[in-house]
Amino acid sequence: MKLLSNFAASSHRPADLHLLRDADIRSAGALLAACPVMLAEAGEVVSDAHRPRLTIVLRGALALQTDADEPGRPASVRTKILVGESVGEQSVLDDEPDPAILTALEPTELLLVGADVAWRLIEESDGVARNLLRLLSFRVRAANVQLRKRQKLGEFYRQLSMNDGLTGLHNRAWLNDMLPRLVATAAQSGRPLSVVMLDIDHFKRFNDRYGHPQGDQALRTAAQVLAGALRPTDCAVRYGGEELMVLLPDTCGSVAATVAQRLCERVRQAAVFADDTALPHITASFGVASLVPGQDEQGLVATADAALYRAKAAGRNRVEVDPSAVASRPAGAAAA
Ligand SMILES: Nc1nc2c(ncn2[C@@H]2O[C@H](COP(=O)(O)OP(=O)(O)OP(=O)(O)O)[C@@H](O)[C@H]2O)c(=O)[nH]1
Repeated sequence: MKLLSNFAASSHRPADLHLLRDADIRSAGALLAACPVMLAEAGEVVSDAHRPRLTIVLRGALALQTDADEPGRPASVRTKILVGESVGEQSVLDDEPDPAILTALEPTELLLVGADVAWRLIEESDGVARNLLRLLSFRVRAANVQLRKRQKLGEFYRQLSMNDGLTGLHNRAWLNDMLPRLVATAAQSGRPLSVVMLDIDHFKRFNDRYGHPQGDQALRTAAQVLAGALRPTDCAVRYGGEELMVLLPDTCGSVAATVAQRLCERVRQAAVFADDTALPHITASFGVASLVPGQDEQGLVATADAALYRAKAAGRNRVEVDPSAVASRPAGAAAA
């Protein structure tokens, strides 16, 4: 930056500065008289990373980049500090250098006000103190709005990352997070927990015969059957590929087996449409397991998977129930 003059010798007037609006211009102007007026070239970084100070734009414009901005965001789309506006108030108030990066967007004249002069302005002028409070309150509000937007966006992306794009069911990442918690809750409370694994039968053949997009549609249909047939507390998950899973908290094995039978029936009856053309019905094989004492989530899933494998081996389009599920009974029911 190049020194042009001090404020008193420049052509700029104290009344042009937003910070001095409705303040006692004469005494404030006198305090600013010796402050330097600098010229920054377009693209020049003008922030001072070592000392707190106020930077006031007298001509031109600055781009402000805070540590909350995404790195690499072009200067042209950052917050602009325009003629009469100031930046660095907070750094003066908390006596910390401003981490924000200020870049001149064009040849820009700046008034630099050191922290000592800025404090004298605040102490000697109610108007300056009031303007400063208004400005900070506005910035806090703007920062809160920004924060809320980011929280919403974060929640949106979190949801997105937990759902399968094809079927809309929960995905494996969600399962990896949720299942250990369900297992821990069931183990602690002594309440039952059952899972049903299902796999579409001869799905490779279906894909080969009718095409992959039609296969996708068959998968969506199976997912819709699950989503439409469960209680709000049950959850359907796309476990991977053409394998789906249903989590049934608070559900004993015999009830889970009934649910699986119902789902098997509904998948068999569901009409698969692709581009308004009816495709052949699909079937699926089901494996049911219930949590047994001392078992972890991997053990539970492996047991359901083994039952599913047996359903495939026994001819598909059927439900196999693991003995753990047969033994599992509603909470509170007496053991035989
Ligand atoms: N269209 C479609 N196909 C998928 C998707 N994910 C997995 N598949 C297909 O599912 C098929 C699974 O084939 P296999 O594991 O041999 O099983 P299968 O043909 O269903 O035979 P069984 O399970 O023994 O009845 C493969 O051809 C995969 O490409 C998907 O998202 N969309």
